[in-house]
Amino acid sequence: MSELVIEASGLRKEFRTRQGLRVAVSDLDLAVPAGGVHGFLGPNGSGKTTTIRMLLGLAHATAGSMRLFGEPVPDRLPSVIGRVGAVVESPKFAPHFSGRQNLTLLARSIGAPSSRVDAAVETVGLTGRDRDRFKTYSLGMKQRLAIAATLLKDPALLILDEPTNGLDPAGIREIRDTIRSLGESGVTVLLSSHILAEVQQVCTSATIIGQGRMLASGRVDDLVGASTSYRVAVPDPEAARRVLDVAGFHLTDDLLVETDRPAEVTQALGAAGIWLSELTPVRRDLESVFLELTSGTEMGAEQ
Ligand SMILES: Nc1ncnc2c1ncn2[C@@H]1O[C@H](COP(=O)(O)OP(=O)(O)OP(=O)(O)O)[C@@H](O)[C@H]1O
Repeated sequence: MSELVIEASGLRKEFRTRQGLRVAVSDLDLAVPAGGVHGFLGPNGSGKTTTIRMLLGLAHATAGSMRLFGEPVPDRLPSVIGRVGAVVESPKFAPHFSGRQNLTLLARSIGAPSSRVDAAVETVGLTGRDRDRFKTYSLGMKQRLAIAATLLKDPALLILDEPTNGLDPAGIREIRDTIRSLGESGVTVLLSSHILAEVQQVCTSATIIGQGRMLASGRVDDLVGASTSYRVAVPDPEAARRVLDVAGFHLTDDLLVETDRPAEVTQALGAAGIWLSELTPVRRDLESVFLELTSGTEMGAEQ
């Protein structure tokens, strides 16, 4: 089993509101292995930001335990926070300074060598635009500069909370490419998002939460699962349905058969003189897994 960079167990966060007690995170377990991009996926209000804030010592957990790099947090947070970069809210940059000037100032303030500025600019793909004023940047470029700022201290763990919020498709792609290359460079990235495509395209593993609870976790390939559905194209679906029923299969109204024995579907239909024009495996995507798991979990639970 690989080393875990983030661990949380039985994590809980309650907020007292005028409406009563709001449970934002409830008995949440989280295990993020070292290396690669781990998706932290959940509908709006499911507790992602609250969890991240607790991990970073920005919010106090009501119950549960957390570890970063094996160290208990918040108690030992000071010993590991230097290895963690996070973009949780939009950081403030000086609008009249260039991206590079902003990064240089930041590097000085945290005692990072100026060579890190070049490396960070290159990693996030801002080379060529780094000497332009911040205020002329697109939202995607601003977000990439925010990621570059966190890279100045050469973090081993990068936590990004909804980094593509408010971006257009081109901006989303820019950030996605940046995150992918960071994951490939050996940094562990925790990417919180409610955008399925984002997670499916860049993440190796993911945790899905709903109403503050962990619903599923593992490698994206395992979460999606092997294809067990086949779309059947036949001239007479009703006749095919009857034949398949007798053979112990079920043909849905969408002409799908759920099975791991597609050859037997072909055989049963062929034996009855029904010739398939198509038998297509239908791969479940993360979206369908997500929707199945999180249906009806949009809101934080009021208790
Ligand atoms: N300071 C607070 N006081 C009261 N309730 C809060 C507070 N912060 C968060 N919540 C509630 O906790 C729940 C979880 O919120 P959180 O922001 O963690 O969700 P999220 O998954 O990050 O959502 P989003 O995708 O919309 O950012 C929500 O119901 C939210 O309204």
